[in-house]
Amino acid sequence: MSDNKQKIIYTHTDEAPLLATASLLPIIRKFTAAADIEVALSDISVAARVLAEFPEYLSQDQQVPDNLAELGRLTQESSTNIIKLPNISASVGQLKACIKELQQKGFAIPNFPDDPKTDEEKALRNRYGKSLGSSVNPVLREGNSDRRAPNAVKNFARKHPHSMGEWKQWSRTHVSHMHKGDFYDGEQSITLDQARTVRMELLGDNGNTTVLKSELFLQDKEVIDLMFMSKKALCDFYEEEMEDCRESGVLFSLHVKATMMKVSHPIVFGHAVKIYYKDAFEKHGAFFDELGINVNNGMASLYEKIADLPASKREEIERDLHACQENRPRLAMVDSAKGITNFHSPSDVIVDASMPAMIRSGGKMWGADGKNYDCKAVMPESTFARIYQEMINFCKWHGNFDPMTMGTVPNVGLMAQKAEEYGSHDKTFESSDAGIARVVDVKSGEVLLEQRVEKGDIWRICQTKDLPIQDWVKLAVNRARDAKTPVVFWLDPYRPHENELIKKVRSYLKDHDTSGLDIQIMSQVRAMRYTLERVARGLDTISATGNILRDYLTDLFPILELGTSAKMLSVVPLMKGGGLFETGAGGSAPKHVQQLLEENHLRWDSLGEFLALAVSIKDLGQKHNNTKAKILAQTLDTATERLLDNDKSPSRKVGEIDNRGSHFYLSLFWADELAKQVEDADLAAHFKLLHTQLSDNEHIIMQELNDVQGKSVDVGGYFLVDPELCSKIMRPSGIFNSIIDKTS
Ligand SMILES: NC(=O)C1=CN([C@@H]2O[C@H](COP(=O)(O)OP(=O)(O)OC[C@H]3O[C@@H](n4cnc5c(N)ncnc54)[C@H](OP(=O)(O)O)[C@@H]3O)[C@@H](O)[C@H]2O)C=CC1
Ligand SMILES: O=C(O)CCC(=O)C(=O)O
Ligand SMILES: [Mg+2]
Repeated sequence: MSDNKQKIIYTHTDEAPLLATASLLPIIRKFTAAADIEVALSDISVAARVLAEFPEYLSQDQQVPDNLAELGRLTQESSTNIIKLPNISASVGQLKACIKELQQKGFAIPNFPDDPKTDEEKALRNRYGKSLGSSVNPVLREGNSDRRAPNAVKNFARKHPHSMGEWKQWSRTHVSHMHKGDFYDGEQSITLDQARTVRMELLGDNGNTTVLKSELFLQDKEVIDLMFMSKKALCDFYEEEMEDCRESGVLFSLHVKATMMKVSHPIVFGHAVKIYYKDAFEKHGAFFDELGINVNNGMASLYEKIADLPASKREEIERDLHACQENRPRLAMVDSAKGITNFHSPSDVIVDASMPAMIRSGGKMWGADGKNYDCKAVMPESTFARIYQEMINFCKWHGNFDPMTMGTVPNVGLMAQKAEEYGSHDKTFESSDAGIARVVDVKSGEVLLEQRVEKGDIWRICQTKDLPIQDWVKLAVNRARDAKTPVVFWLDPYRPHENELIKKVRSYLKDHDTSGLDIQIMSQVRAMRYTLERVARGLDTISATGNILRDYLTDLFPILELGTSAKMLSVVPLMKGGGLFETGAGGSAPKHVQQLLEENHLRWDSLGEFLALAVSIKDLGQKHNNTKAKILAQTLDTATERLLDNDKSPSRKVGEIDNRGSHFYLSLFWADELAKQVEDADLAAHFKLLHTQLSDNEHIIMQELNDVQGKSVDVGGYFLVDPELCSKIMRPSGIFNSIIDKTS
């Protein structure tokens, strides 16, 4: 932002957070206007991103700007202040559903090419690829991550503990991962001695050299890793684990992160499906190829493609698929009532949230009969899977954690500038031939890294730039001092990449005053054990981790401690001085949308938005020395605490307070706190009036908000909602609206 206006950019995203925004944003604007802060809305929903990609297919009035690119640019400016709500990281199925909805609404965008063959189709597939998977967060995350449960939230959870399942010592639930042939097994890592331009190529055994990336610019002191996953080892692993699972009778469940690992994990997922239904794929594989079926997108896409076949052919295929199930283990279900299994879609079971949910419930997942069973949690890649087994071991021995007494585990995560695996998808390839995969210096021809791969193996390079590592170490030291809490860097010296990081962490720690601080480096399994021993004794420990463990741990501990990661404070201090304030650490809760549409009750808790808003306003207050903003931020935090103490968070049940009611109480308490403060008399007078109006009408407003519940509603779309309909549904109290919308 070149002008000096005090501005917050609030993101318009998808699903439940989008619905909540329709109710919350007018309230936020009412309050921030009093401190001369403008709150601009930036639409980065999956629908808006798709439309921004295809202007030439749209009429002028249908075209939309590329807001994500603009926000990405703004992350480089020190005055930037963005509140980022969770957004859909779309699977192929979700993207196709979004395209279909937009086409039905008169946007003449092209169909998604399932099986691109011509150059034109491939170019189209690449353009749509930009909206696939996790494509928003990596653009905005130009800083490292600081996620924690604020004291008020932690105290609330201690007073009002959520339910926890019971862990039995004889539980048969366990984690299975590969022991050889996975990314961990053969990883190589180096720190660059100078800036270099490299290419990635495959030297085929057949004599052909395929250049897969002709120019990749690497910085001095950057860490790069080369690793591969053997298709054969993966398929053998699945075969063994499925057989073990069938014999032992526990549920088979696969936990991947196909959204963020958007190239490798759909392939890893697809192999599991093909091994499970091996006989059917042997018999019908060629026909499936003809139909353009790609089970990397889940069984949902297979069923969709065979739906139009003549009944006899379709039934034959269905019979063959069912016959496979007879000889395979029972699958964990996503929705047992609708018969949706773990193999339905690769983005239905997302490891960061799915493993904690399973551990919270005592190691159980749903079977097809709607009952809970022990399970085999399959996470093929061993690198990080072992932390979950360590936690399971702990729970089996000690029982599940007690939210009333357990300590907290905040995280400082290395994620800036697409660090590590989560930034690797444009450098990940499924090998077309056997040969040598290598990274070569373009200028000198020097081979920096090389690995032998076979056809079908997945190979990739990951990058971690040096400045983000320095910033991460600084953030960890600052957090240790501010929170007076020990920090553990979860780094494994036996893993080449992490060994490079250990050298840097040791060196950069010397740049800071660490006197009196407890900072240790431990391998992941030891770090988990150490942290859990402390958690169980009510002690807090900051985890400083790489990007994947950041993702895993910031769902794992919050889900156990608070019941959901939506209640986390999630700050990304941007390296160029701006602030990105994420709301919570969780997703966009599609099930909540379903409940709203069926019952007009939105159980989405905007606590993450409240917490992010307070730090965002505080940041503006400090940067612009805006006293009113500082008061707004302080009072918002107190109002949020009151909201928790007075039990005004959304209930899950129709007819009770929902998201909209909790927004009313936030404004009531916030106005009250502003009216009561004595630092700024103008603000106090202004908000005294608002508070009186709100409190005088509390009963009738809550009545109006609750009366609309219980009936189905329509917001005019899923990916592209009708803003007027949405606003009407999310702001159903005429009196509340007139108080909020009054300009004064
Ligand atoms: N930062 C981001 O942008 C992120 C985006 N995602 C995206 O979100 C989508 C869904 O992700 P998934 O991991 O399946 O599920 P979610 O994290 O959206 O939700 C899992 C469950 O957590 C509970 N929950 C989450 N947020 C809230 C909240 N604010 N208030 C109350 N309860 C909450 C809900 O439980 P219950 O249903 O029992 O109420 C929900 O069903 C995907 O498209 C995914 O890619 C995921 C993670 C982060
Ligand atoms: O970007 C995404 O798809 C998910 C992000 C996420 O899960 C996280 O940052 O915790
Ligand atoms: Mg996550």
